[in-house]
Amino acid sequence: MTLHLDDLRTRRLGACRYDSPFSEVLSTKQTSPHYVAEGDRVLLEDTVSMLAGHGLPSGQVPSFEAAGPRRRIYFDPANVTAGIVTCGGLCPGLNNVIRGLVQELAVHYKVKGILGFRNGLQGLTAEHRNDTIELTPERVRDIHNAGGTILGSSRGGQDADEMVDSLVLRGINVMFVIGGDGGMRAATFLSEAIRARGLDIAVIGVPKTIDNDLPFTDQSFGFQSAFARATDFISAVSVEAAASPNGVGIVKLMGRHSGFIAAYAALAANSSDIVLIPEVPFKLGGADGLLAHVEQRVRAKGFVVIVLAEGAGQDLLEESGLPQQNGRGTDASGNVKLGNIGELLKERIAAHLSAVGLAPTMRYIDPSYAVRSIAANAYDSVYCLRLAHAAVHAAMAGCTEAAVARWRRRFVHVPLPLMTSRRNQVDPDGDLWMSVLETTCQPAEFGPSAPDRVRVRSGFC
Ligand SMILES: Nc1ncnc2c1ncn2[C@@H]1O[C@H](COP(=O)(O)OP(=O)(O)OP(=O)(O)O)[C@@H](O)[C@H]1O
Ligand SMILES: O=P(O)(O)OC[C@H]1O[C@](O)(CO)[C@@H](O)[C@@H]1O
Ligand SMILES: [Mg+2]
Repeated sequence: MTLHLDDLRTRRLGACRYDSPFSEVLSTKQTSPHYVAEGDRVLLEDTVSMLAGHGLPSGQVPSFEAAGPRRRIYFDPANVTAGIVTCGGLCPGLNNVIRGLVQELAVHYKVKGILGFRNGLQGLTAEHRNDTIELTPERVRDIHNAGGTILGSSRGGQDADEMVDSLVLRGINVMFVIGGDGGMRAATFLSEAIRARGLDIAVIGVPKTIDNDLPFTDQSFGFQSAFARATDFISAVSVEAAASPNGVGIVKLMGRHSGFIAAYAALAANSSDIVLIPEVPFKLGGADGLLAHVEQRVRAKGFVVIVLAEGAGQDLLEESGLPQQNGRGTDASGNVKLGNIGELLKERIAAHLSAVGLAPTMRYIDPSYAVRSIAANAYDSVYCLRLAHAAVHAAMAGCTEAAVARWRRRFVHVPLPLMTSRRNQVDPDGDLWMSVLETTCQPAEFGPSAPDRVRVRSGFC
């Protein structure tokens, strides 16, 4: 998908008629390596060849609007009531974003009314629209020290017009939606319903997902905290496997369609022999299949450590026809329910090693929720706070139908529809996966190459 400059422009509710509380401090700021001045933009692409590929003058190449405070704003803060909602799966840092939004709104913009809607977007339905939490700096003072979200979250579909009715009835004119691809999709539909009714309500998305499966952001918040915690479990299972005869350590991590947590955690722990992710199919049998490689590692070093994303190998479950392990249907939001590839691998590896006289000691950990429910680490705490500041500045300036994100280290506004235009996944031909292959010494492919792929020499070791 080739993006043009106009594809990256965000909508404005109208002219900015009010001085912002930052107008004086901003009056002398210029763009620098560490600041983007108002009116300047952030390039979408960051290599000379990719920029040249557009064949356009520099002012016409695709670029994002920079996030940050504006000298003049659209809303009179005295007339603003803000709403906040968190939706989808938990992720470290949700409370940090809520806290940052409330602080920035109340302390700097002097916004008096901030409502937290409960348990995801169902909190905006007629049944729950009055069950809100009054959010103040005092109420959110320490929430960043806990995982999860004080507002609660949920899955499931809600009617956009019913949700807009709730915003109107509660007097909300600035709405922050903290969510993943589903939440961003919902924010897009909410914005479209608001626009269709000609309402003066700004909707700003704060992209969230432990899977890091959202595009147009360097990494989603909470991802670093999550893979750091996942590393602990890889280390634990490595200790267990190394201390056992023919030890087989398997850690299954979250990652429905994107294997970033598995890839980064494996690189961080640097003790894995095999990483399996949804983006790279693998075969179990055959001379160059996974089972043969597991056997080779156990024979070579006495144990093997495998890091597995939950969405890997789903095709094998179908092939195996194991009904008890095949995913069935979808969750309340329409996300596919995964089959348990971890259980299949455990069974097949144990059977294979036993059959070749290497009676295995199996050590299997699935720490998914123990990882997702933690508080944000220091890195993500800062990231969440800065995303929240950017979200408030955007909304108060009348920006709407946009998400705030960090792109190439700069905070930017991304048109909401782009946030769900594609899924961010590990590129099997990219540098991240190359690092994984270099670290694990696993072959680039397990089993016969897919017909559309050129077979590369097996691994880097
Ligand atoms: N296709 C859709 N159209 C409109 N709204 C949607 C859609 N999909 C999801 N939503 C809304 O977004 C909410 C969250 O979606 P979902 O449960 O898929 O989690 P998510 O936001 O993708 O987060 P995560 O991926 O981190 O779990 C849902 O409860 C629903 O209100
Ligand atoms: O929260 P639930 O319904 O258990 O869904 C778990 C899924 O949510 C995520 O945490 C985020 O999408 C996925 O990694 C995981 O597969
Ligand atoms: Mg999602």
